[in-house]
Amino acid sequence: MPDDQIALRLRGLTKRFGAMTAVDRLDLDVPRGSFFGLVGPNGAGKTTTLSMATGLLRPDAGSAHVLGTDVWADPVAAKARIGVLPDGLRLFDRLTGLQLVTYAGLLRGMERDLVAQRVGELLAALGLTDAQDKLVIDYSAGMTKKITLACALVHAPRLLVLDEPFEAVDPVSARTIRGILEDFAANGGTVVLSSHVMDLVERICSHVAIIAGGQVRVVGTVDEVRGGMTLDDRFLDLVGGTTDVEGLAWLRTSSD
Ligand SMILES: Nc1ncnc2c1ncn2[C@@H]1O[C@H](COP(=O)(O)OP(=O)(O)OP(=O)(O)O)[C@@H](O)[C@H]1O
Repeated sequence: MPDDQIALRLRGLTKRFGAMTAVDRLDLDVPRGSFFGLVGPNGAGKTTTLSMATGLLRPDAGSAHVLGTDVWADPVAAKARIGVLPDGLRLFDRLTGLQLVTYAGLLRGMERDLVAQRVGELLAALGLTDAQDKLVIDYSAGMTKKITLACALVHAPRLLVLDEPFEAVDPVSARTIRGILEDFAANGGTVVLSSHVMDLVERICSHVAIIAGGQVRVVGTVDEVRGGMTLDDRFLDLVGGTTDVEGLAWLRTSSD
């Protein structure tokens, strides 16, 4: 695929933690305008990959390019184009929701008036206007997810990287978030998200990569990867479901 069609290009990305290789020479091309799902078992290396791709964790080897800009050689230019919803990153949660998103916009060098306008619109779109003066530390998990998403969107990035964006989010808010993301992708933005929920990925993503053992095992459009099966079956087929419930006989109520 030509370079100008690629929103995120990862080449030979590698990260070791001690003796353990979490991400192992991983290659991935995310086409522009795609809604790209990253799935994989626990510990597969998804979060580590996304952290390296977005300038949050320095790779031991390999490269990440966002719309042609090298994330690690030119982080300021690359990060201006990326919005990130990290998993479990500490927030400045002693700020109110309004203050937190405003701060995110000002940090990006935006004009105060523009920030105020966009923050108002984002909070309204995400149903957070009533909670805007509450401290983020007092938000529920789903509200926290939504306010973090607002922080990721405020500077109008071209690439959105979202770690588990629908986790802890209620169905109404999930639909709102999905609408915002679909609109974003339909207008030339690119969304990369990680999720464990296969039918969600199957429904909303155009492309998917299955990651296991720190490498991409299969990648393509959702239909290509599914190959006539459900994504869930394809995933289990590829990654292997090794559940040994036999060993848990003591959990069976019948053994009373
Ligand atoms: N800071 C760290 N120090 C040591 N090991 C780490 C660190 N971060 C991740 N790992 C290890 O790297 C591997 C990949 O972790 P990662 O969080 O990238 O997986 P994941 O695919 O996002 O998993 P999950 O689906 O459970 O969120 C795991 O074995 C994990 O224990």
